[in-house]
Amino acid sequence: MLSYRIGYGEDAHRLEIGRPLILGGINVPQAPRGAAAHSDGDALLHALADALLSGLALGDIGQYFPDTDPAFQGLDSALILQRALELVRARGYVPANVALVVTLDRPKLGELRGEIAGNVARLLHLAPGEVGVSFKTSEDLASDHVQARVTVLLQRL
Ligand SMILES: Nc1ccn([C@@H]2O[C@H](COP(=O)(O)O)[C@@H](O)[C@H]2O)c(=O)n1
Ligand SMILES: C[C@@]1(CO)OP(=O)(O)OP(=O)(O)OC[C@H]1O
Repeated sequence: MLSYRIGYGEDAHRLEIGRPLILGGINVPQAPRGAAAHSDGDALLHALADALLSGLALGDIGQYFPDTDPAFQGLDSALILQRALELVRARGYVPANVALVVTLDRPKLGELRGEIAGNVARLLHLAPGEVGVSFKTSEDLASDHVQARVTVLLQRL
């Protein structure tokens, strides 16, 4: 019998001059500010990892990667995602499709849509058509941080 679970995750990071802006594992060129964070600050991969975990009630990434642990300073968020995916797979589930939303006023991200979707698909072992990527501005209501929201459908193997 087919069995499905829905997961949802979100994340936000303050934007600071002198930090890189990384979204979905892709470095955003010409970003005037990047994410202040303990790790590499990839809000999109953090929201995605939390979405995977939430679908099976496995907690959130802060439990597995506490921001008080110096070992995780500058951590590549792809490793966080990989760990979340392993936990999901260990329970017999895989992602079927994901929907990703990034809210950021500047810079425009449209030209990076394919690259971000392709990298997320690669990290999740999904076909590119299973990864939807949307960008939104906050209409200048929240210009000092980057936000990400993700839903995922998990399918039992
Ligand atoms: N950082 C961003 C934010 C938005 N876009 C694209 O702009 C269009 C309008 O966005 P609104 O939030 O004003 O509705 C939409 O097509 C977004 O994809 C972007 O490229 N980069
Ligand atoms: C990833 C971790 C750990 O390095 O830190 P941050 O990069 O600050 O990210 P956040 O999304 O605030 O929380 C998860 C943390 O535990």
